[in-house]
Parts: sequence; structure tokens; C-alpha cells
Amino acid sequence: MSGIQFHSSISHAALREWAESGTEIGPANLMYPIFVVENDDAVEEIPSMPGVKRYGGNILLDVLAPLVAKGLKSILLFGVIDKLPKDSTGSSADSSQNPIIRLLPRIRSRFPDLLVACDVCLCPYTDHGHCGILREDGTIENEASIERLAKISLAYAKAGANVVAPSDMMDNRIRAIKDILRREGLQEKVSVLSYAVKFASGFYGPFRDAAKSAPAFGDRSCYQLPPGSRGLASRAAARDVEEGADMLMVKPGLAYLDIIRDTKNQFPNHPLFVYQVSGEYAMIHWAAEKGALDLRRALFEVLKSFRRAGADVIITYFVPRILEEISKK
Ligand SMILES: NCc1[nH]cc(CCC(=O)O)c1CC(=O)O
Repeated sequence: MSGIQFHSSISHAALREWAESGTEIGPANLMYPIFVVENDDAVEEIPSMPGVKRYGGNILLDVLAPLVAKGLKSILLFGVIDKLPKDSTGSSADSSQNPIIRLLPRIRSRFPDLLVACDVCLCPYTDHGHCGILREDGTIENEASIERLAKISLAYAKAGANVVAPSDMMDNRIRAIKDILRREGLQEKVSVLSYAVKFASGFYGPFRDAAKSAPAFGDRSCYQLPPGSRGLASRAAARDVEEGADMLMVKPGLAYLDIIRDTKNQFPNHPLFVYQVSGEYAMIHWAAEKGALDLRRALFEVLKSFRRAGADVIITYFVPRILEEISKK
């Protein structure tokens, strides 16, 4: 007999686990994205993302307690506003009334060991719904945009964020954010997770519902990466590393496994995050609900593919479900 015999090497559960080593899904490999609204007592359903809700601060603290007890280690916060004004500069992003700014001190004192990251962007707060500041002709004014994003990052840092995560994709925002944190003496307390490799994707639809951040006109293809591009993805990651990004992200996940692997190979010493985005969540959720696939089995298969491709941390709306499954074992 020639060739490799597999049966003996995977005949025992422990052998199979060794065969999959490095692709474990534990609490340290998970970050939970959460939408936070202005009304502290609100719980709002999101029709395109069943099972995901927007929470007011009071409710969220209670929702988090059992998850933290199950091992939850990190969260990623998104602010969503209805009543606060939306304007051309996104002034509500860092006003004292912003739901994230109000929540941060409370979360930090209630869960001192939880790592709290804040998404930094203008789109939930601008009247036009774009991620930067626009000129009159509708084009992006990059310098003004990164100045605003740096100020917003500083406000979240001062309010208690451990990590700021700019998702806007303006040019050179990482340097602007690092500079302001350094000037304010916060560079050792607050790190920067860059949405470095973010594609202009058809999988963000449900999120724009959830965050009420759909652009009023045009799209984001002039500041997000074209889906077919590998070279731009690699250059985007390199630029952000050069500007001082502490951690990198590839987004979305499932359609970009090759890019995850490329990015990890290119920067093996930077923790790599992958964002399983809203459309990926919806896809698995609805397929399972219609009986087309087994949710637990398909979900863990996808999560393992992210880890196998090189992701250290997976940002996913399925975190509560995953923690539940892990704790059953
Ligand atoms: N800056 C916006 C932002 N931050 C995270 C997501 C998408 C997340 C998801 O789909 O779950 C988006 C949407 C976009 O770029 O249009």
C-alpha cells in the first residue's frame, strides 16, 4: 500500500482536535458588535437581522452580564441616533449626548475586564450618510474628514474606550488618529484597530438598516476597495501598518478568505481581525431558518475557515450563540 492513510490519524476525537489545532474558536477569538441607541431603556428589533437588537445603555448593561459570565472578552460599539441632529460634519458623533460617549464610563466601571472597542465613522451621524465630509460637489474632502475622525477618536478614548476602530476608509486617518492620541498622552492606553482592508461589499445591506447609515445618494465605492482587487488590499494594509495601526481587519469575511491569508502572511505580527458582516449573518440565519442548513454546523465551519485563513479574532453578531455552544461542551 502506498499513500497516506488518514483513518488511523483521525480515529479519535483528540486526534481530530490536534489536526485542527490553531483553528479553535474560544472567547479570546471573538468580538461582539453591538448597536447602542439614545434611549437608555430601549430594545429595538432589526427586521433584516433577526436576533440582533439595538439596545439602550441601561438594558445593554444587563444583556452583557450573562455574556461576560460565559467568557465574553471584547465588544465593538456602534452608536445609532434618531433624535440627535445629523449634519454635514457629524457633530453628534462626539457630542456629550452621544450614546457611546454616555455609555463608555458605565460599561468600564461595571465590566472592568471587558475590552471595549468603538467604531469610529461619520456615516451614522452625517445628514448625507457618507463616511467623510463632502465638498459642495459631493466629493470627499479628505483632510477635513480625517481631522474630524481624529477628534471623534479622541472623544471616545477620553470617555474610556480601550480601542478605537475607524471604519470610514479615508486616506491617512490612522496617522491622524495616532497623532492626536499621542499629543494627548493616550497612546499607551488606547490602541487603533484599523478597518484596513474593507471592500465595497453587497453584504453590508442589513447593517445600514441597523445603524441607520445608508448614504442618501451615491455609494461608497470611491473610498472602499473594489472586490476583485488583491493588490490594493495589500497596499491598504501596508499603508495602515506604516501609519501605526496596532491591529488590522479584513471585511467582509467569507468572500475574502484569500485576502485574510494574504494579510496575515504579509503582517504576521499584527493581530488580524475578520468581520463577519451583517449580510453574512443574515445569509446563515435565513438559510438555517428555512431548513436549508444546520445553523450550528454551518456556522462553526465558517468560523473555522476564518481561523484557518489566518484570522486571530472574529467579529460576529453570532457571539451570544457561539458562547452558548462553547459552554455546552
Ligand atoms: N462605516 C460604516 C460601517 N461600519 C461597519 C459596516 C458594516 C458592518 C456590517 O455589515 O455588519 C459599515 C457599513 C458600510 O461601510 O457601509
